[in-house]
Amino acid sequence: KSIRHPPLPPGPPADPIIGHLRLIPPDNQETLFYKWGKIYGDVMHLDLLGRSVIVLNSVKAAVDLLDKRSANYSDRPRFVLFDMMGWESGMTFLPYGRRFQRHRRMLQHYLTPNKCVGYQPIQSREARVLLQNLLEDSESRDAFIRRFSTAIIMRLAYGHQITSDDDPYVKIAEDTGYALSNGGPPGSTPVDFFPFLRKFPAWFPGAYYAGFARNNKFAIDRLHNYPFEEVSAQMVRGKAKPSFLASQLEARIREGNDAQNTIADIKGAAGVMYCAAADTTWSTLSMFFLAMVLNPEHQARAQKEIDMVVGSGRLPEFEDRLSLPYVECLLQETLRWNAAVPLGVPHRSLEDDVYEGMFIPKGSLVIANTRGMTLDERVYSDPAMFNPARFLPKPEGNAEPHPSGPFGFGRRICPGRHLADASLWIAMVSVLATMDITKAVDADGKEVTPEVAFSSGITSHPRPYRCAIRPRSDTARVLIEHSDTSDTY
Ligand code: HEM
Repeated sequence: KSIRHPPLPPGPPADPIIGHLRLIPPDNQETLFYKWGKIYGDVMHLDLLGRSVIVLNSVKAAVDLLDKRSANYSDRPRFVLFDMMGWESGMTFLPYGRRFQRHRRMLQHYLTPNKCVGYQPIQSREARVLLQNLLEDSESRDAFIRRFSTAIIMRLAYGHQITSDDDPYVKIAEDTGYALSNGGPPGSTPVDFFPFLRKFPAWFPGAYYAGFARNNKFAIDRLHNYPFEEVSAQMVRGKAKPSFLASQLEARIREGNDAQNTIADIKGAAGVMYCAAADTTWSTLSMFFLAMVLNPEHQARAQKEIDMVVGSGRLPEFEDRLSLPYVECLLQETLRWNAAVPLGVPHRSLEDDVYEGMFIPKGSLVIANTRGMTLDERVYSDPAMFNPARFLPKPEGNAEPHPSGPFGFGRRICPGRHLADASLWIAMVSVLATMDITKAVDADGKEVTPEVAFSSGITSHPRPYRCAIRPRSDTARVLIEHSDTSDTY
């Protein structure tokens, strides 16, 4: 007998059979979802070849479903393309279940707020290295912030310290970053809908991404195997530095036959930690520099605050954080202004559900539209504008809430968020304390205003842009040159 369900959430008119497929652009889907959200509401339904996609456009809807009903909304869709690339043991793509919970436990234990305090010396050191690098060659900003983001996680994941630009680990980070950010939106490329396309050559219409996955698999294989072999060899020689990988391999030896995590699990967990951290942190820092070039008044205000609290005789330290409320707002505004992961990572529902009178079928792909949430005019005044003061209490600011979407929701919320937050803070505050970020000047002496445009993929990066970065004073220059970059971790 047929069961009558409440209606599906609203959505745009669909074509027969293929549903909304033709309407969904391959790139920057968040922009379209944001526009549609204004027409169809906070919970939207799309039909992609008979598969239900639910787009959540408000924090409330995301919290109500992904947080409060997390038992039902913590699965992931099948990421055919990412599996093809070799990510099948990566936690981000694991279906909800025992294996996922084991992976989650491994990472969460390593990344608790308390443990992250212990990692601060690594972050402070890397921030100083970043300043020295920027002082030497500010044109290579992009490479240096990538190196900052990569160095921290590499140290934690594998105990490896980057010493040169042709370090094989740096190459691995670049190659996997490329594969992740150019592989199209997660779970929604043609291969994800038509798994048979993976067998076709790349020139076959719709099979482009399958070819891309095949061509980039080497990078993910290397990510999993190279550090594992290095760290295993160091362990044999008794020379392994403390790291996530070493601690998991030691636990496996200790647990002997009772060990639950396989080598593939451990390689996958370390690999995903590395990639999820490096690319997102880098992208957010790139947003920060972009925001600073375009908003000199906010830069100046943060610098003034730092000068008052820290002075010019030393670099900022984590202990200063609570005394720097405007820098805090600036960090939050960077996360909000253009979230680095604009559509999060899709969740999937396990059972039929009803929300506010709307039917959400079992197996729906559920997308938290972070971009839509951070640009929500009901929550944020003039949302496209970069304005850190919006978070300050009234009357100074507008008492608007910190963004809650950029790290995702529910049982899938980013396990690296405490680490990321500290990395971003120390990098931003160190740069603001000592450097001025301004528009670059072209060959004709004209200022170049960078375009606010982004790449499309799980993480969205600002398109390459130039800016000028100079020490704020001779004192700042000397401070940077003489800062201690010895390894104290
Ligand atoms: C600014 C930096 C970062 C941003 C914006 C970010 C954002 C996100 C988002 C949006 C998700 C998806 C959450 C969901 O499905 O609801 C996620 C998942 C994840 N993140 Fe992060 N992240 C950042 C840094 C990090 C770092 C530093 C690590 C590791 C040390 C990390 C590890 C992970 C992992 C393993 C997942 C998958 C979780 C799962 O599937 O259960 N991330 N992150």
